[in-house]
Amino acid sequence: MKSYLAAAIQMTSQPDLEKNLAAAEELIELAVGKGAELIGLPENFAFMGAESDKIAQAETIALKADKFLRTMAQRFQVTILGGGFPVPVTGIADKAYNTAILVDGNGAELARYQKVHLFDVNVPDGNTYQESSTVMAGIDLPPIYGSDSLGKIGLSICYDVRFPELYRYLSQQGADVLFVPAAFTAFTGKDHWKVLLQARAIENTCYIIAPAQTGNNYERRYTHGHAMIIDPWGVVLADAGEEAGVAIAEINPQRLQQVRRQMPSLQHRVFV
Ligand SMILES: O=C(O)CNC(=O)[C@H](CS)NC(=O)CCC(=O)C(=O)O
Repeated sequence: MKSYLAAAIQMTSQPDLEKNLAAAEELIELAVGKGAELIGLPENFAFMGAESDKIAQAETIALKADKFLRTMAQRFQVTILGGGFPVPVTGIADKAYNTAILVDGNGAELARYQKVHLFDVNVPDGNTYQESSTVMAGIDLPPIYGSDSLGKIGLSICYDVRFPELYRYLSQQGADVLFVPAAFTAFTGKDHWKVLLQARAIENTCYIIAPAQTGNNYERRYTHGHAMIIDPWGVVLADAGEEAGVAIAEINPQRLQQVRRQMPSLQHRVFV
């Protein structure tokens, strides 16, 4: 593993696939221009809209998002995480997996994860989320991809961040970098987003790369923003604020080893 720059992209995706992919392309180009070699796109990067619209277009979104990620990774010779897009479930007409894929500079898929924890929550601001109405929950633990140059990369999506056991599993498998692509609600995000991400970084002594949705995506859906990169000590290295853009920071294996020497908590685990 070498030192390199990673980017967490922040977008305001809308119910418009082509527009979102064009916006994502611009931001990937921006991140590449700044030297990023590992780039994450947020949950719902390709489409963010009403559940019924999403499921109606799922087949097209799945095909185009997949092709887009491979094309971008190849064109810019970088590794890209597509942080979550619907992939229809074979044989079940109205359900899709909320899927994240990691692709390399050859356009090859390195890892795939289907979101396990679904956001079925009545948020106290009056919005009701019932992700399970259109999404089939994944049943497998997330994958870790071991890259010689970029380190061991673990995947997760959004609401997963509230379930520390998933990240404990990833760190036990040797993960160095944890992806948490998200579309956190503005209401929960203001109090929970940064705290949860820092906790996952600190307790697992891993880097966190957290791409995000921000602003008014559609109708009354507002997302929190603050795409960020956090180091294994819990320090926020970069924060994209509330506008579309990128958070860029160095992923440094020396720093990782230093923190793991200074705080060897992973070696002191008793229960899990
Ligand atoms: O908002 C939308 O329209 C789209 N959102 C999403 O696709 C997903 C599933 S509904 N959002 C989350 O998981 C938010 C989690 C969260 O915000 C928390 O854990 O507090």
